[in-house]
Amino acid sequence: MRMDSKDKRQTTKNNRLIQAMRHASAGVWSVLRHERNMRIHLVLGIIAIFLGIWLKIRIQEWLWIILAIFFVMISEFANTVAEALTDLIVKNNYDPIAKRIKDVSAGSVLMSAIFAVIIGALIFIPKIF
Ligand SMILES: Nc1ncnc2c1ncn2[C@@H]1O[C@H](COP(=O)(O)OP(=O)(O)OP(=O)(O)O)[C@@H](O)[C@H]1O
Repeated sequence: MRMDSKDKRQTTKNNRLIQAMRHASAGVWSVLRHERNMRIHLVLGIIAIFLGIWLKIRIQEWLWIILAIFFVMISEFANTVAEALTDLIVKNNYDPIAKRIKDVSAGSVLMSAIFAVIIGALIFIPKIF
């Protein structure tokens, strides 16, 4: 069944690229609005960009910083998906598998944040001191 792009209860494929982009942007906005950790990652990412501009880092260094910023954010998106799917399945019931899914997913965000801290330290610390 075809649905109008303005239909809020659409469950069919996006017919046009602009429609797909609109839904994807709504997804990004929803994570930014509802996930406190994502806002923290965003603020830290913006600080890293300002530091990079201030310390005049080289293009190779920018590539690592940008990779680290996107890596952390994409991990947070994946974590949000895992949490939402888990909640959709188990609702509010305690389930040891749900716990494992959420803990492992949060662990992937932690690993990506550690990666970002290492990259930031390797690039910024020698330039600051
Ligand atoms: N349905 C459940 N069954 C068992 N354990 C759960 C369940 N829901 C959450 N938990 C446990 O509670 C912890 C916190 O759950 P929550 O859904 O708030 O994740 P969070 O990582 O704190 O979320 P956010 O990323 O939004 O801060 C999970 O890491 C998990 O250990």
